[in-house]
Amino acid sequence: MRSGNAVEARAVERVFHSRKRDIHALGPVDLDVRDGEFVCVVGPSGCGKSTLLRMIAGLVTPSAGELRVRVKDGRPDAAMVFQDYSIFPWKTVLANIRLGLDLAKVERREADRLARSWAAKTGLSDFLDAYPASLSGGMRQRVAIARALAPNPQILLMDEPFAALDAQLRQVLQDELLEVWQADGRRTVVLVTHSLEEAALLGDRILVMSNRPGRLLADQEVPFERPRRPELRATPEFVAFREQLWHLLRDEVRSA
Ligand SMILES: Nc1ncnc2c1ncn2[C@@H]1O[C@H](COP(=O)(O)OP(=O)(O)OP(=O)(O)O)[C@@H](O)[C@H]1O
Repeated sequence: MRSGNAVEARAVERVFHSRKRDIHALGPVDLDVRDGEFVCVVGPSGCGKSTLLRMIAGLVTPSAGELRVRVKDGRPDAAMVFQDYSIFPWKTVLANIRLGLDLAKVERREADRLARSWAAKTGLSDFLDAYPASLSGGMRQRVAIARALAPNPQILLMDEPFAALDAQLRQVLQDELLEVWQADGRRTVVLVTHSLEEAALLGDRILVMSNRPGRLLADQEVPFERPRRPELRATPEFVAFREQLWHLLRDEVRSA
């Protein structure tokens, strides 16, 4: 893998085989994600965005092509945040955040310290002993994000992390992620979203995918300086950029 890259894909494809038919879900895709880069992936429903993310996480293997991902201890050095929280209902907030550290056999006191520190950064300090059932959707997703980040993965993979939240809460969590990520020393992130606004606020680069089988239609640098503030959303430059993205995507979505 070229130095400075966290992910490299060369002619990567994925076909799913079922008894009735084969589904060519993705590719061929060529892609470099650089260390510390925040990349957003947008595209029509079913174009293979989740498949791409799951391949980077090592959960799905490519059918063709070559995919290289930064590894630690023989596994992709990546953690995933899903849309549906995927936290354990029988564990407290603290125990959920500590989970990856426990699995990595981090010593208990250090694991507690790290989990509490990530709870503080994600606004969960007052809820350490609560169980997920007593939390709002936004709080649960904060737990999922803290849990993913606590073991300090080089790459954070997010699959429509805010899609289940209402519009206002979604905006709040986007703002929080922007702040946490910018304060965190620029971890590599690949985020799949249907929201062009989310992609334009958070991303350094936006990959626009075609209808299935998903290929890269455009690879768009985001022209806004860092650190960014949530107020960026209201500027004419931001609105114009979002519109430009929509033009890239519109025909694909229409014909999907
Ligand atoms: N395990 C699987 N077995 C069979 N088909 C699958 C499997 N996973 C995904 N697919 C199919 O591959 C295609 C791409 O799916 P994927 O979930 O990657 O798309 P997506 O772009 O993330 O969709 P959405 O935006 O709706 O979440 C879809 O047609 C889907 O039905």
